Amino acid sequence: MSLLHVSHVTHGYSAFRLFRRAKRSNVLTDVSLSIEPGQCLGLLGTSGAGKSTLGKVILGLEKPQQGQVLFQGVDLYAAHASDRNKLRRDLQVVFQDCYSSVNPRMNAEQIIGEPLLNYEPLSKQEHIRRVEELLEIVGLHPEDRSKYPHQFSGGQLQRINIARAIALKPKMIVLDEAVSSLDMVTQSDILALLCDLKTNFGLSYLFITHDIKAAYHISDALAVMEQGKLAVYCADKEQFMGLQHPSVQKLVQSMLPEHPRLRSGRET
Ligand SMILES: Nc1ncnc2c1ncn2[C@@H]1O[C@H](COP(=O)(O)OP(=O)(O)OP(=O)(O)O)[C@@H](O)[C@H]1O
Repeated sequence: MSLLHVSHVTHGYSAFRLFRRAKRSNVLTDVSLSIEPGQCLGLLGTSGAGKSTLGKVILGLEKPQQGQVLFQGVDLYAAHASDRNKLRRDLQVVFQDCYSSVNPRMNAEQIIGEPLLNYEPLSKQEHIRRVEELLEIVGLHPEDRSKYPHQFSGGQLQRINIARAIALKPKMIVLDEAVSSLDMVTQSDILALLCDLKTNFGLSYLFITHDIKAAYHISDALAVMEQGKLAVYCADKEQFMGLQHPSVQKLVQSMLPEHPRLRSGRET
């Protein structure tokens, strides 16, 4: 059984029109895909293709007009509130904007510990130990727990967001442009961390991005969305690179070295 199965999802947002009936235009049309345990699906596509909307539908934040989202075999939108609550702890998210994802008045311990307080109340000592352990897992220091968001760099703060996302040992994380706002070096460090977490904890990811290089690095399977439809899906990222589909060709072209000398293969 797939960990996540999205089946024929169609969705649109209401457009408010004065003196007329609200009209919905489709942002997602008949989208179906699956993610297996321990698998990362890289979801590519141009701006406005519907990637984040699909992410929200999968997270249970945007009820689709049509179709189903099965997580661990349970229909996310038909499940009883208590079952949905249980599913939520197994399904976490990390967004692009690491600063707006945290409350600036909370310190790292409060940010990372928040899901623990909600789902896994521990003694004060155990709570602190768990937060310190999570900080170490994401490559920060235990003593960082008393620091506030403004005292961290963007990359460090994204590590805090990742620590919060893994606090409840979820099965899957939706990474919505999670490395896109970071510089190249920090991006590659965070990608390496995400790869390690995936291996060590058997995590599955939906990795939403514009960046084929980042998607290729972390993903097992790759897909491309175009105007709300899943235009390409390939379970093997190596095969994906050889596909003749125009969107794939464009993405592959964008991976070529930018310097003309490197592009022509001449190193002189
Ligand atoms: N809350 C909303 N209300 C109305 N329209 C929305 C809303 N959120 C997104 N849209 C519209 O839905 C379409 C798809 O947006 P979405 O953010 O899902 O695309 P995307 O592929 O993630 O784009 P990007 O890569 O730029 O984030 C866009 O036309 C967008 O304007």
